[in-house]
Amino acid sequence: MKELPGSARAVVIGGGIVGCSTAYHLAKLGWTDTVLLERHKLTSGTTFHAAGLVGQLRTSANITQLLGYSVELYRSLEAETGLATGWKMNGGLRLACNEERWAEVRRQATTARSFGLEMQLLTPKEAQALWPLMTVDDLVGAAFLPTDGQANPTDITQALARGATMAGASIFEDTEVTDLEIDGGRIRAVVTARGRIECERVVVCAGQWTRAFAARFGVNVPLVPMEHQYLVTEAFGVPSNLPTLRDPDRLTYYKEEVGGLVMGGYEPNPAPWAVNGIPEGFHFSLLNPDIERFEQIMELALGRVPALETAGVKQLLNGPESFTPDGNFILGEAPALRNFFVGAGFNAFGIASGGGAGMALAQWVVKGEPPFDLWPVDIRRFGRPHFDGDWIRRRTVEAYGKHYTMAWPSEEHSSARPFRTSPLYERLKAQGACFGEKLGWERPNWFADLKAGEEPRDVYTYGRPNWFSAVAREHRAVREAAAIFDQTSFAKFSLRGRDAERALSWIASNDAAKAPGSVAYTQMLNDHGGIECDLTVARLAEDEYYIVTGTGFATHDFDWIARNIPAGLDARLEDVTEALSALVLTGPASRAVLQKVCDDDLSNAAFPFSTVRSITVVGRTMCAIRVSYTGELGFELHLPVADAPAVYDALMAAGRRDGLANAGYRALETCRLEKGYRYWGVDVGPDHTPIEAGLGFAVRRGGAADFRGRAVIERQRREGVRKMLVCFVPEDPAVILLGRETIYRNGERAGWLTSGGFGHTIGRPIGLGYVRNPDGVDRAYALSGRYELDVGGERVACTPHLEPLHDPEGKRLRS
Ligand SMILES: NCCCC(=O)O
Repeated sequence: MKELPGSARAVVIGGGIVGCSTAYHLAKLGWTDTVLLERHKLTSGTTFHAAGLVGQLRTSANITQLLGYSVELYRSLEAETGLATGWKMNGGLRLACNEERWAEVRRQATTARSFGLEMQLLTPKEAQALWPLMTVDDLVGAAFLPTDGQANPTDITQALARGATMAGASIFEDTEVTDLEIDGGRIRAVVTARGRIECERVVVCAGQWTRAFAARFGVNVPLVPMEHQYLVTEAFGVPSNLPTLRDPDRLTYYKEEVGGLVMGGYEPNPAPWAVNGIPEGFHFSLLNPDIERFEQIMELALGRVPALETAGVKQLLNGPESFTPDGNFILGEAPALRNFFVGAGFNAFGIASGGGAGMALAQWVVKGEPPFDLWPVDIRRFGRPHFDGDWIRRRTVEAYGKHYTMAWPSEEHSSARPFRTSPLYERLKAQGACFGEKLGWERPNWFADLKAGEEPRDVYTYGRPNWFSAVAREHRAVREAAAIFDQTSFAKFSLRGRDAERALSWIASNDAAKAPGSVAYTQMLNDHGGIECDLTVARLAEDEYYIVTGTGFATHDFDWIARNIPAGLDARLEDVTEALSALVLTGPASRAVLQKVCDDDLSNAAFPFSTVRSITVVGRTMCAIRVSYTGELGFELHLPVADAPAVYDALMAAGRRDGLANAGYRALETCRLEKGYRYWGVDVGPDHTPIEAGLGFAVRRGGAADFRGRAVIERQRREGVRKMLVCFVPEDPAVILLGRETIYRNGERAGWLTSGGFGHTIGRPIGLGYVRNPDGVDRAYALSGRYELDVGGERVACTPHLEPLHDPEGKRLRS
């Protein structure tokens, strides 16, 4: 047996498709002293029983790009390595059996076009011509993506392993990692039964074993092994060029295999497996088939493919696969442990994602950052609920059961709720709040008028939703009177220390060095000028800042700030989210309402826009920040959780005559779209600079103090940009924008919408999206030309705007 090396630059743990792909890409990037350790044999965990469909389209452009990379890699891997991969680019069909599904599929075809994939919409007969084994009586239509395909999971993994060794990596089977040596919060060595390997970085791609392994070192990887079953038939003359088929209304998928079919599905009553731990020795192992559970899938399949009735059954396979609470996989460096990288939780997409995920993970390991923004799969998207085993299991069961169900606009999860509540939860519920959930927090999305008989319940549709008029009502209250938003879930950090100002002046691109009492809206940039964080920084004292960011960014932003505090500075970051509530009082009457219950001078002179004050409301002292995400005069009140009910009650009583209303996150969204306020993770992120995003006003000019990303910003200011965020307003108020609609400029594809919604003050739909042009985009270019949006296959005329649609001069905000 080959001897283990005493040291390596990177050690990959796990010899499934993701581990082999990561080792392959590490070696290709020049890290030839990469070692892959597999405790049994390559593919013996989950890969060997994967079904092997390779679809590409996702709701994120970058994840779609990642899967597109897999396709490109798989096309050439056999020629490169000399090993067969079973790769076939036969295309992928997706069926729609009702009008709502057809609306979803048409929107998916638009999304595909936005992301550069030519998805074709077919009639039932055209679909049947591609897939003659199916009945089409119940079909409304289908979509076909010619570049989708399928691979043999074991063969493609062996080919990646061969490619990795050809490029210089070493692979060791039958080598179990027993421990990691960690010193000063960093990995020093991997310990195995056959010796130890000193290394700089560890990449854990151990499939469903990743959670337990990572937990030993304080790293949380929220995944759940779920039983997944599919049937393999004997050969019955199925043509080898058959596309893969997804029939989501019947919860099933199909692919051709040696002249027969593979057919599997996602039942609504799935079963988590190995709740108390994966048994020892579980490799090249399967579970006993659960025939009763599979019967529901079989029945649905027989309605589509009658030939299954008589086809011989080779095997009903039940294999556990790793699923995650949000259906996305998990990549990146663990926030809890430096140099510990994770690639796990691939849900149903291990083979489709393996090529691209390995590429991205390898780049992350080598360069310290992913090749592009991977927020939807970033390990830092998790937070407190993801540490709770029961929460993870319940939410993952829901996600599994929804794998093929309709993906509705604005759909919320229903499981494992409520988990975290604001102190106002019961009060808001009693007043008709319809709650959504983020990072475990219950948050009011909108308020039903209970007296008028409205029910606080979302009824999902691709048309106008049932909450539309309620949101319009709340929006009007914001614009014409005052509204109160419970934003307790917002993430809040305290940064203290002698050098807090110096730290922030490096990390934040806006000026955070102003006197105590000032507030800065700022981005935090990476070395490419990309926006890693977009948040508010309030200076409470010479040596103390209070930082407020979005609910979902708690782990990510904390990690970014903490890592970027220059070594040796006295600046300590603390997450104070749980201790504080945040009530946002906004609207033209908000000052008058607040002044009724507060003796402090709230006038514009004493308390101007973008400042922070300590004020007292009904005897409770709090931090008030004059900012607003609605574009109206507003006060963010940050106060101890225990004080929130009394303050809320006092404000509601004081505002009764002023028209003060409760408002929820969906009204906030309509208000911010009218103001063109950007949303991190949606409109802005690591792939966009503030100059491209129209946020140049928030970035320091000149000055001696350097900040991260400055060189790129200064270059873009001099030389211009190739994309620019533009606001689009369709002429037709009935158009429904959801995001991802394709932008056409003078008939040419120019980008896609990052956000879509409706502005109740302007009475029109609103979209935000980047207009791209390799030769450069400036204001004149962005505002000229004839613009259209592709909305579910229909071209809709629209006008471009670079200024906010509501109060472009910001007078109301500063009033
Ligand atoms: N592992 C099954 C894949 C199903 C799908 O791609 O939809």
